[in-house]
Amino acid sequence: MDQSKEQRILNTVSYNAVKGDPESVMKCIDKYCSQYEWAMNVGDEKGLILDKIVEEADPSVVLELGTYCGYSAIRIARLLKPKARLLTIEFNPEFASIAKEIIDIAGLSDKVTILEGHSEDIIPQLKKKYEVETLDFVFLDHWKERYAPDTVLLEECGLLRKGSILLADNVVFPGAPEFLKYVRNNQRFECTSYPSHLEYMQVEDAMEKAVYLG
Ligand SMILES: O=c1[nH]cnc2c(O)cc(-c3ccc(F)cc3)cc12
Ligand SMILES: [Mg+2]
Repeated sequence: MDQSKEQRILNTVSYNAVKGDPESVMKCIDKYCSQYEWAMNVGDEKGLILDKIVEEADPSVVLELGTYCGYSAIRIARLLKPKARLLTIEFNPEFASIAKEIIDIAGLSDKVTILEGHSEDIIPQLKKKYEVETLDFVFLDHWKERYAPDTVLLEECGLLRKGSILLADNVVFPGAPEFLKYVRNNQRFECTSYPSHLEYMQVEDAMEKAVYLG
């Protein structure tokens, strides 16, 4: 059985990246996915916007929805202070196992926990099972149809506090219109749009930041 694209991404990281060096893992994935096979990593253009927002927030507890190969988990975790941690939810078992290996190569396994399953099933478990009080930062990068319902679920589960930051990828392409409508018309959120481009392409995309006002 021939390998999957995600397995080929792991191969190139494992062969070319410097072990324990997150930046070299990111560069390796971006190089491979821009030159050989497109893949849905947040990429280096939107990644720079993500970096700035994470650095400004300096979060202690981060939730990511949609791990894929672990690129954005590495991008975020490399910026976190020593005790801070990132929980990332992935429903595809193959992606979860590949991400685990790539995050390990980056040397960030002690900061990142991959939770395998559907976001709607895991979010209600975060407080009791994963000892989360509230979330400082949430990166939404999973299935666009789940952005809005998962945002409602996070609030219902008491996981958002005054100042919690939601950052959503792909709000222009493939698009998350219901999510934009929900947060932009909701007084409990302060929204900012960050225009950019689809990873490795010249297609317009954007990220949306929604700060929870409590
Ligand atoms: O499904 C996605 N999850 C998370 N991020 C994505 C992402 O950044 C891009 C895309 C995507 C982009 C172009 C296309 F033609 C088809 C799919 C999907 C996801
Ligand atoms: Mg994305």
